[in-house]
Amino acid sequence: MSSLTASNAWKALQNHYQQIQNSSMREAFNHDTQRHSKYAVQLNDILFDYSKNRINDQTMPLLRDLAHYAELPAKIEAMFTGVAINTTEKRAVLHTALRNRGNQPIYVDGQDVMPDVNAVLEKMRHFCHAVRSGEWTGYTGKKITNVVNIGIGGSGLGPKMVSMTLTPYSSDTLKVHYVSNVDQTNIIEELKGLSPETTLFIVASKLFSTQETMINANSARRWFLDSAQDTSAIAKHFVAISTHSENVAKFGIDTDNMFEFWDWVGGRYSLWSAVGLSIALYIGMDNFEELLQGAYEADLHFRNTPLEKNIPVIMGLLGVWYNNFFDARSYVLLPYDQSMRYFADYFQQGDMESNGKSVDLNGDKVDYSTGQIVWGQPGTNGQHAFFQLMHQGTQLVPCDFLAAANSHYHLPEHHDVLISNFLAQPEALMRGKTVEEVKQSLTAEQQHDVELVASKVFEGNKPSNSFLFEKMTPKTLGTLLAFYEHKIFVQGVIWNINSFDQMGVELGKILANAILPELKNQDVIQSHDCSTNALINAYKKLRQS
Ligand SMILES: O=P(O)(O)OC[C@H]1O[C@H](O)[C@H](O)[C@@H](O)[C@@H]1O
Repeated sequence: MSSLTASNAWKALQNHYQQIQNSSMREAFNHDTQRHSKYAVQLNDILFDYSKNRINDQTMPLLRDLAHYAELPAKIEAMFTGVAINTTEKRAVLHTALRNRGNQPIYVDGQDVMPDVNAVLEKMRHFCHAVRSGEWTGYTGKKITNVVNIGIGGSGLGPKMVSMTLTPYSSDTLKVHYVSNVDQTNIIEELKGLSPETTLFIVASKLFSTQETMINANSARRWFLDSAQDTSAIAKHFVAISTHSENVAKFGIDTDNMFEFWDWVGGRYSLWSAVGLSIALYIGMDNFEELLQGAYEADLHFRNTPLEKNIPVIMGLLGVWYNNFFDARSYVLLPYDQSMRYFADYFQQGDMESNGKSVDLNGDKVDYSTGQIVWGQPGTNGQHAFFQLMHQGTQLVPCDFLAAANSHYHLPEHHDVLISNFLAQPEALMRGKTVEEVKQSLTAEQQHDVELVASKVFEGNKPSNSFLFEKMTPKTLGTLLAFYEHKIFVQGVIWNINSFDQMGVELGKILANAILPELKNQDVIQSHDCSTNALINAYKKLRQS
């Protein structure tokens, strides 16, 4: 038994779970009209309401005991101060330094990282100004009109999600495109209609060796040179974002056109670094810095607020509560905002790559469940797709609802309807609908149809958090993203795992590299298990060239 599950704090939560597992949130709300104010926290314009959770007055203190058992406050401090908490890779974890708008020194190996952080921000500012103003031109003297970010995982998902969310802040004359998949469909479709004369490629890769990114970057270069016919023109159309200048030079991008970041920035936490260049080009550097400011304010909140009012801590502890005591295996992110359509995709990497681990910091196999499965899509679309399971299925799926009180656009009717749904769904999930309530809405004959009545009952008691904010601004987005990042960290600390490596992505890559040469010839392959052999041989038969 691990020391976590043997701890008094864990056992106290198990006992508490036994006591309250069947208690009803609907009744709790009926008895306590102060429940919302008891379980809500506000930061700036963001209201976080966690009152629709399966908790009572004892739950959060018991969860906080667990946080103290795991030494959460000290671990938060260790992260912010540059301790090498990525223990397998022996690295600091300092995405917070990238948005340290207070500019206090932060030391890694005795050296303050802030001058380098600020220098790259300055370089980004100059570059964005040059490109957006038209000062920076393509090889035929034309202004850049399209930016194509080539990068995968942390070097693609974050910039894409943020850019799409903040489209209302974008320039009318500069479009951004994202290419990540090695499936050629991605790059071919994104390049359709673009002109090499006015297209700028950003090749973003922490190590600049990721297979998908390098293949896409090579195809982009060929597409460009087919028109430009002159390798000296590459300098005006290709920039690199990386920690690895040697690999950038090897690829053929002038390191003057390289924006640097550092190994203490995890890929999935890198949108705040130069990896955010496509965002800054799209929405302007001032708005990019507003995004950083929002995250900085969340960082200050996370670092300095007592656990009981600390939004990411509460989010993380509730996640542990459902994952480890209610056996909830997933949670769903439901932004009622079409612009946030990649939010769940982004945190799939953020959460599942961080906390999908089964050994603890001592190298021992854990005897409790860790990373949760994250999924979701914007409301109201999800309501007409998967909400059925959330309301009446057998799985408990905790939900996060997010919405802005104001849209950037002004069509009549839409926004109140959107928000009425954002408000109604958590209410329905919490309240449910009893047999008596069902019968009231049926005819006398229908009331005797046992199956019909049963099918219309909603058990309710389904937990959710709600975030309501004034408007989706760069700053608000920055704050929300940092909340979720820190939530992931909190859970990793409780589970005693390293949230900052990702060894699990390696094996498949190695095996793919072994298979690739086997696809290059006509030989019948027999070197794998019979299933893999058969699939390889079937592919070789089916492919047309
Ligand atoms: O930025 P890169 O070095 O190209 O890495 C891109 C991505 O690939 C890896 O396989 C990791 O799973 C991700 O964490 C990373 O974000």
